[in-house]
Amino acid sequence: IIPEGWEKRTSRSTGQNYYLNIYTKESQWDLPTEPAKPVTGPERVQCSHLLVKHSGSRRPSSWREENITKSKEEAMELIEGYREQITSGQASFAELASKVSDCSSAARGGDLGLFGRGAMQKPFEDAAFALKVGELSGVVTTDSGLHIILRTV
Ligand SMILES: N=C(N)NCCC[C@H](NC(=O)[C@@H]1CCC/C1=C\[C@H](COP(=O)(O)O)NC(=O)[C@@H](N)Cc1ccccc1)C(N)=O
Repeated sequence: IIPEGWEKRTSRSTGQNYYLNIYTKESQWDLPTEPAKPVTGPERVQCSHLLVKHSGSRRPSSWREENITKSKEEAMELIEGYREQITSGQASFAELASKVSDCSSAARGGDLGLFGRGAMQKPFEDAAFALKVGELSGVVTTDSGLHIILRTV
């Protein structure tokens, strides 16, 4: 029998059976001998973020722009371009966030400091706590606008 917390899968390429840890998503060929434990993830994380607000943001104003009128679609185009600049190495996260982020944390390169669950809006929290240290999120939507999140600690 398969211990608790593991699922039997079949490899698409080889047709061989393997076992998936439903908590860590790690997989292994051999039948597991121990049950898999639910992982709760880190208590607190430290992240930097780059926020692009739009006309539908809960507060369409920032240090950069008194009255933000761009559409959500335009904001999406912009933030995808910023993410590309970072992943291609053209700009550093902190440098770009300090220039273009619509959050007051821009003054600190986007750094939000350490936070636990319950501090940030849920979509932001879920994305942040799913990141590994050093990992950059995709575009995350909250009532504030569109974010890309870098987990630093
Ligand atoms: N460290 C905390 N606990 N500070 C309170 C966070 C409140 C939280 N904020 C959010 O979830 C989003 C994601 C990150 C930033 C943010 C929103 C806004 C910008 O959006 P807007 O509110 O105009 O819609 N920036 C902030 O809040 C800033 N004080 C974040 C910050 C800035 C400098 C230093 C530390 C933290 C919420 N529950 O609304």
